[in-house]
Parts: sequence; C-alpha cells; structure tokens
Amino acid sequence: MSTFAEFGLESDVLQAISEMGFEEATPIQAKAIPVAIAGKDMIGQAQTGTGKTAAFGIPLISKIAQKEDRIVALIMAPTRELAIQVSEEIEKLGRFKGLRSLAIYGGQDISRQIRSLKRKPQIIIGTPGRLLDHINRKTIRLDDVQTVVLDEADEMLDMGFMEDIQSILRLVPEERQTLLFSATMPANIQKLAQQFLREPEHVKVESKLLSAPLIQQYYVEIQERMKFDGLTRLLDMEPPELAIIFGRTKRRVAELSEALMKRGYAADGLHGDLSQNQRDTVMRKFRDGSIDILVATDVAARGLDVSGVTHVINFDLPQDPESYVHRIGRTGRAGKEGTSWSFVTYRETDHLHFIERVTRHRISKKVLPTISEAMEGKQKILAERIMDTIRTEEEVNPFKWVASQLLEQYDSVELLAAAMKLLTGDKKDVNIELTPEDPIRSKKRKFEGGGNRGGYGSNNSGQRRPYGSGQGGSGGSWRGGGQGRSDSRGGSSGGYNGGQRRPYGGGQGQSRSSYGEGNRDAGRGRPERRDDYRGSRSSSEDFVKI
Ligand SMILES: Nc1ncnc2c1ncn2[C@@H]1O[C@H](COP(=O)(O)OP(=O)(O)OP(=O)(O)O)[C@@H](O)[C@H]1O
Ligand SMILES: [Mg+2]
Repeated sequence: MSTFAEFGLESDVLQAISEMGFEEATPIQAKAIPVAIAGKDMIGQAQTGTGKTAAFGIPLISKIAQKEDRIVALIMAPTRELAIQVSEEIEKLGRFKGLRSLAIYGGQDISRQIRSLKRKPQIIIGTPGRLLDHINRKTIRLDDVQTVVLDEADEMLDMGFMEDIQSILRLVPEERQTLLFSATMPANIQKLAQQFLREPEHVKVESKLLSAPLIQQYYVEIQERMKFDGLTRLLDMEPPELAIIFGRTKRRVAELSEALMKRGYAADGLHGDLSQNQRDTVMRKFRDGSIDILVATDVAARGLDVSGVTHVINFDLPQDPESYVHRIGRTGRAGKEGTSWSFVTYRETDHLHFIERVTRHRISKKVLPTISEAMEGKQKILAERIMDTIRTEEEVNPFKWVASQLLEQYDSVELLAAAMKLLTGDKKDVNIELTPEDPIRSKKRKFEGGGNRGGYGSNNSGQRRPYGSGQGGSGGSWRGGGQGRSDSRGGSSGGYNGGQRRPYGGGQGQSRSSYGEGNRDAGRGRPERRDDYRGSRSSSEDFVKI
C-alpha cells in the first residue's frame, strides 16, 4: 500500500491527486511511478481499470517545469474518445501546476486545433493519424519533446498505426523518456520497443488470482431472434446504473440503439460511421447520465473509463478473447463491482468455451428472467422510486389537490396502478425488427495451434514461467471513488485485488490495413473491427488482461 506522498511528489501534484479522490496508489501506480520518475524507459502492463493513465500521467506532470512554453510531452492513444479522456485526466493532474494540455484527433476541425496550439500547450495527447498531419503541416514540432507515452500500444498497431507511430517517434529527439503501455506483448510490440525504447524496465502487475474478482461474468444461451426480447427483460429485471451494450457491426449498433429508444429506454449508439460531433454528444450524454445505455461497437472496448458503468452486455459475442476482456473491463473499475452478460447462440457455445479457456475464467450460465419476473422487477423498482418521491414533501405537495380530487372518483389501487403504468414509460407494443447477425465461428484451431498455452505465461525476455508465480501484485487495498470524485453512482465496493495477467495462447493475425482512429468502415453490415483476423500470432508473448 503506498500513499502518493511517498513518491516525493511536489505539493501541486499531490493536491491535484487528492482532489481527484485518489487516496492510495493502485498496484501499477505503486510500481510504475518510481520507475518513471527515475527517468527510465518503461513497458507497463496491468489489468483493466486499475489506473494506468495516472501511472504515466503523474510522473509526466511532475517532470514538466511550470514556465515551459514548448511541447515537451507527447501521448499517443488509439481512438478519439480515448485521446479526449486521457487529456481530461492529464488536465486534472496538472491543474494546480497550471500546465496546458491539448487533445488532437481526427474528425475535429483542424484550423480550430491550430488555433488551440497557439496557446502553447506543453502536453499533446493525440491519435497518430492526426498528429502526423499536424507534423507535416509544421503546426506541431517535436524537437523539444522529452517524454513520449504510447497508451494501448497493441491496439494502435492492430489498427494499422505502426508506420505512423514509427514516423512520429523518429522525429522525437533520441534523448527522451519513452513509456509504453500495452495489454499484450506480441512480436510487433516487442519490435517497436526494441527500436524505440532504451533498456526499458518491464513493469507488470500480476496476481495469483485466476479470476477478475470484481466482475461477475454470466452468459445466457439464446436464439438470435430472441436477443432483443431477452435484453429488455434483463434491463427491466436488473436495471443498470449505466450499461454498455456491445454489438458486432455498425448496422447492429444503429438498429439496436434505435430499437431501445423506441421502447422507451434512455439509450444511444456509438460507432465509427457517426460524425465526430455526434460521437462527442453521445459520450457526453452517457457521462452526464442523460442516457444510461450506450450501445457500441468495439470502438468503445478499449480504455474508456466512465464511472457508474455497472453492466456490460455482449449482445453479440466478440470475435476474440482479448476483445472480450477489454469489453467487460469497462465495468468493475477502480475498485468497484460490475456485472457482465454475454448472449450466446447455440452455434457459438464452442466459441464461448474458447474464450473461457483463453481468459482462464469460467463464465457462469444463467437463465433469462421470465416475462413476469422482469415485470415484477420493474415494478419493484418503480415502487421504490415512488416511495423515495413521497419523502420529498415539497415536490409532492403541488400534486396533492388533483390527487384528492381523483380519489373521490376512483378506487385508490386503480389510480395508483394507472399512474405506475404511465411511469414505466413502457412501449412494449412497438414492433422491433433487427437484422440477424451470423453466428461467430470459433477460431480455436487457429488460435490454439502451436502457441504457448496451458498454464504458462512468458515475460518479455522470452523466458517462460509458470502462470501465477509472478512477483508481487496480490495488491494492497485501494478504494476507488473516494470523496471528491465527481460520481456518486454505483456502490463503491471492497478493496482492490491486485492486477493479474494470464497467458493468452495464440492470437489474432496482424494483416490489418490502416484505418483511422476507430473509424474504418468495413461496410455497414460487417464488423467494425477485430473480426477480420486471418492468421494467428505465433508468439507466445501474448497476454490478455483480466
Ligand atoms: N489511485 C487511485 N485511486 C482511486 N481511483 C483511481 C486511482 N487511480 C486511478 N483511479 C481511477 O480509476 C479509473 C480507471 O483508471 P484508468 O482509466 O487509468 O484505468 P486503465 O488501467 O487505464 O484501464 P484500461 O486498461 O481499461 O485502459 C479512473 O476513473 C481513475 O480516475
Ligand atoms: Mg487506459
């Protein structure tokens, strides 16, 4: 257990950390911050939702002099949403130091970005494509950059950013510090690290625990055409604080979000066919709670951190286990609990078991609530809401006169039942038709063929060691969402159980054409990403985060 004061941070930074509600460092922060402060290059790996952003953000902020007026730090991230989110966290960490940071990403008006660059930010957070654009226009110069961070490096390479990243890194002075965060360590990441990092320290958080303790993982067997009905039953029975529902294709996401809205749910969709403005609006609505269901393609699977996400639902199973782990990792973050549900059609059960084997986690089978159970659940919640409202006398008072008039004419039970019917916002009679998706065929032979699997993980130098025997990391306890955090949603749960990592026996291919910032269009009916893997990574260095 480490407090942030132990790192010898300056008071401005400590104040920012405390205002963010962080009391103790998470295991990855405890390990990474001293290494990064010492100026070393680093490769960082830890499970989802364990504070990797601050693990690189805190040392980065500490290093920059207040009066600096050149770009001295560069952070690269795979998607626009992630660039924005990381820049917000950096902004918060640097607030009392008065540092300036700027997010640079595609889809946003470039001249506006150029105007913002005139404010002389010291830290740039960007997606590789748009960054390169600015570099070519000479609106961004990297000559003074002293720190580079690659967040979600494996994802950036999977998205086809290898060349862009290489070009950018070649333009940064060699005398610099490079921090690379990656969920997996496939051969291309190792190559990148060899090329651009100097004697990096490998900072990993592992745990002997085989399961992700804070995420309850369930699956239900369901026919393709019953999925929508099943989803609404689940949502009614167990209403989420906030939920992310993953669909396989842009078309699926568009249809599903529309269908949910038609049925009266506060939902919206996020996928790569939307304009940047639309994407921003959807994310803002989800973050401020004006919608509580985000339907998304894998564009939202990586890195996104929205507090209060209690449920992740895989309406369609993801193609690869790695994606599964990232998707469900949108809940159960920062020491809070979460639940994931996966819909599995009969022909996909093999694929589910494959995901279980690779992630080494049993996913419990559940049956969907019946219609009457769902209805009962919904009504119970409604009754609770009504009773809560009764307690706020001033708000109820203006309705009392009409209420007593109505009671003179009608039976009280009938009246209340009618009011409840209205309150449910139910539109069950609206007919919904979704275009069916093909089942995912398990690629287990390709994945499992020849790879290292079954109880062995490897470290970066290629030595094998028995799974779970790694150093440290069973983790102290840190509680997420301390006071002062902006969210009060979702019960803050017990202590944090150190990160863990598990072997990933095989992997997906790498022959990906380049596409920009989660926006590649593979055709509306085709999966947005991660579905077109053909080959298999032969490397045994692949790990998946749990
Ligand atoms: N020391 C801490 N104490 C409490 N909360 C923290 C701490 N550090 C980070 N957090 C919060 O934990 C949440 C998850 O952090 P972050 O997004 O950095 O995770 P991550 O490890 O990058 O996850 P992913 O692998 O999904 O990208 C954020 O809301 C962040 O503010
Ligand atoms: Mg992250």
